[in-house]
Amino acid sequence: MYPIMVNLENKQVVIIGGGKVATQKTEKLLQQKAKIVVISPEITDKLNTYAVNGEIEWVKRPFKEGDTENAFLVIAATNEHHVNEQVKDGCLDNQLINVVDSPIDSNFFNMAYLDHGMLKIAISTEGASPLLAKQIKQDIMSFLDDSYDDYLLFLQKARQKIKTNVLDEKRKLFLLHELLQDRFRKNEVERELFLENLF
Ligand SMILES: C[C@@]1(CC(=O)O)C2=NC(=C\c3[nH]c(c(CCC(=O)O)c3CC(=O)O)Cc3[nH]c(c(CC(=O)O)c3CCC(=O)O)/C=C3\N/C(=C\2)[C@@H](CCC(=O)O)[C@]3(C)CC(=O)O)/[C@H]1CCC(=O)O
Ligand SMILES: NC(=O)c1ccc[n+]([C@@H]2O[C@H](COP(=O)([O-])OP(=O)(O)OC[C@H]3O[C@@H](n4cnc5c(N)ncnc54)[C@H](O)[C@@H]3O)[C@@H](O)[C@H]2O)c1
Repeated sequence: MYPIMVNLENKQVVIIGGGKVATQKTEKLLQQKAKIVVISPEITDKLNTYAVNGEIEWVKRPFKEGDTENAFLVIAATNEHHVNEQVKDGCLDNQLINVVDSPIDSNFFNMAYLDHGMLKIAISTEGASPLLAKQIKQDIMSFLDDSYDDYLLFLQKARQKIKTNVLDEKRKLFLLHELLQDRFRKNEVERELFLENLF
């Protein structure tokens, strides 16, 4: 399995089923600004609120063939295994499909992840133990703090400046490594001084 970051903004995501798992997946996908369609005869109160607010589209009926035709990404999340299999069988090879009760029928898994501004840390156990993925996420969370958010903005800015202005490759690499010193993460004044004195 090959981990990548996917931009889901305005991409159509079709979720079949509207229970607890569908709700959990929807919450995370909404943060990615995906266009979510939930197809299910019944949905949770939370999903209903999203539908009423126009944040998702709810198609109130059971799954039928052709429902996933225009989807970029599909999640089969009913509590009926045979329905989830039908959903998977209706997908094309080039569609992303996650079957929540059958890893072997999925061509991608969701990962436990931390999101600190531009810093993303994702963990996968390839389905062996979602709980271990969650525990490792919590362990990492305990030593990460908000300082990384501003620090990464600084790193991005400094790196662009160095890339455009420093032609000597050795000096460029030296400066890029310099930026990783902890004092820059912890201290805004150090960051400003570095940028001011760069050229
Ligand atoms: C990332 C996250 C969800 C997300 O955000 O999407 C996620 N599972 C999470 C939590 C979680 N899931 C389950 C429990 C209860 C404890 C337990 O059963 O162990 C808990 C714990 C909890 O909820 O606290 C039950 C469960 N999960 C799957 C099955 C089916 C099966 O194993 O066959 C069953 C059994 C259903 C049953 O038996 O009834 C399958 C998958 N779950 C995955 C992802 C993929 C592999 C991830 C990996 O291994 O790294 C994969 C393969 C497919 C997928 O869903 O993509 C989230 C991470 C935590 C976080 O982020 O905090
Ligand atoms: N992958 C994961 O992270 C994970 C985690 C926990 C559980 N699971 C598994 O996910 C499955 C769903 O669990 P849940 O707790 O959300 O179940 P649930 O009972 O809360 O919800 C099931 C939903 O499916 C809908 N549904 C049933 N038949 C349908 C059909 N023909 N067409 C469309 N929708 C239909 C129901 O209306 C309901 O909204 C279970 O098999 C469970 O074992 C997966």
